[in-house]
Amino acid sequence: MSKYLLAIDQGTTSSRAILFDTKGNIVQSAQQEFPQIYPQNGWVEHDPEDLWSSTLEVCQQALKDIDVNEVIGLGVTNQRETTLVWDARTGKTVYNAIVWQDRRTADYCRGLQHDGLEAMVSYKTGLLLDPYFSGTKVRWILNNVDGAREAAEQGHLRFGTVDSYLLWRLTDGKRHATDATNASRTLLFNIQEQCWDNQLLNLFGIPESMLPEVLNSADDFGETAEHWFGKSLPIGGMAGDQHAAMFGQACFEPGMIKSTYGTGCFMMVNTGDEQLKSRNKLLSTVAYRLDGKPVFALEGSIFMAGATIQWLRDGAGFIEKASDSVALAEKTGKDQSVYMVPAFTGLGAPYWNADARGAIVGMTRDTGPAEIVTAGLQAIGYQTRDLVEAMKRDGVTNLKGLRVDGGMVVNEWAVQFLADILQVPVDRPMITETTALGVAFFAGLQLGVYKDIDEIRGIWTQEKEFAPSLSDETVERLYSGWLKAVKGVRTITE
Ligand SMILES: Nc1ncnc2c1ncn2[C@@H]1O[C@H](COP(=O)(O)OP(=O)(O)O)[C@@H](O)[C@H]1O
Ligand SMILES: O=P(O)(O)OC[C@H](O)CO
Repeated sequence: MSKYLLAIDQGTTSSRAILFDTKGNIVQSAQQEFPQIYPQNGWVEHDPEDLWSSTLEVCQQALKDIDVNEVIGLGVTNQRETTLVWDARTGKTVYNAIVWQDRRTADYCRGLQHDGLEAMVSYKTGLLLDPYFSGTKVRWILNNVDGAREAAEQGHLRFGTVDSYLLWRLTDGKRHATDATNASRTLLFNIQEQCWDNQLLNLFGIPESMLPEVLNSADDFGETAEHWFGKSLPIGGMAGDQHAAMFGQACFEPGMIKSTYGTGCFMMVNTGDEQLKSRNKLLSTVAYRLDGKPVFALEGSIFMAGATIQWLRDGAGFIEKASDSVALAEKTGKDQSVYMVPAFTGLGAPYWNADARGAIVGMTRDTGPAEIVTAGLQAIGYQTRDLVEAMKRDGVTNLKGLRVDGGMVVNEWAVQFLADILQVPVDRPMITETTALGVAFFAGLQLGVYKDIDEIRGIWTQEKEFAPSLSDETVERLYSGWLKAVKGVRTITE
């Protein structure tokens, strides 16, 4: 009897494959890093062959000791927005993958903002006019790669985010498709109408023939070619990584929030069938789409979460390993007056200030590494509170706790501070690989393993709840100190 679901998680720095049993337990996993390419200041690329070969190898490793007949099927989740263009005649990409972090189209985006187009683009897509998203990256490739525009206009080129590209490779060029969550990050997809938008395609000069078919997150994405894994496997799920994490955290009710703490932090709140329009620079996005029905979310991202701890370790040299931060924070205590604003690469949501830079404020003669490391951990809680406050201002009034995941949530001091500063319980699940788990759930729904999302809700298991423990007065005093520190940073750079 078939027992396993394979999840591919193609991320920014590594590719992973995780084999789950149908109860959501991890049976096998494999991971491989690949090189980052920085051709110029602000540019970030990946070699498409690295994305493909690392993905294929981790899948083969995860399946090594398994009878492939026991694998029910697979799902693909991915770093979002990263843009690839390839020639359908040869299957060859015409340029490297342009990564979501790449800023090369910043001037073009500023020009469009200057022309007053942001309101129209935001209204249709839920996004901001920012180089982060795929649309302006596709345009850059068509305008800068010799012969690309002509080939595109003759109908030979295909565009895809990483999910589409991997699907194309896995199916030997038989399928060119994406799911609604990935489409919702391109700046080309009208999230209200759930279709590619002609006005946006004309604005960016992108021929419609380049675009993938948009399917549900659980859908029939075709089958892998037989030669990759010794047998064709059905592909039943696809979703952007943060969306898959939300599904893996079983955040199915409006008001439920998931927050993933890795290098940065991505937070999403389920807003149900209502697509809220943010007035606070949060993104409005498709959380997931099942049977043609989109569920929406508001999203906020913080650039430096675990990366702050990396800086405290590698940049400042205050700690030898990330886990040393806990002993220092315990020594310092939560009620302290040193604040660190980790705007090393600007400030993300809800500020979106690219020019802001980091600061440590509130130091006294007895301040030392312990207080600064503590401030670094606390900054993650304060920034999360900024996002929650923005969500509330945007009309999300039914917030129901917070489910956390990502590599940083092993740090119990930081997670407890999160519960304290948000004044809501924070839940850590048994399986913190929620991104991969989420896409395994999508595949399982499509392939008949799970009847419906109620069955999946029953699989999600809490490992630990962190309850708020500080008084209202202390929380408000600490948080108002943070707001002053951020204001100072913004005043210097604005
Ligand atoms: N004990 C810890 N305390 C604080 N941060 C930690 C701890 N362990 C790992 N981290 C942070 O978690 C991050 C890695 O998480 P991960 O989810 O693997 O990130 P990503 O997927 O973005 O590469 C690193 O930035 C690291 O600094
Ligand atoms: O690959 P990750 O985990 O850094 O996630 C990248 C995000 O999807 C970018 O939007």
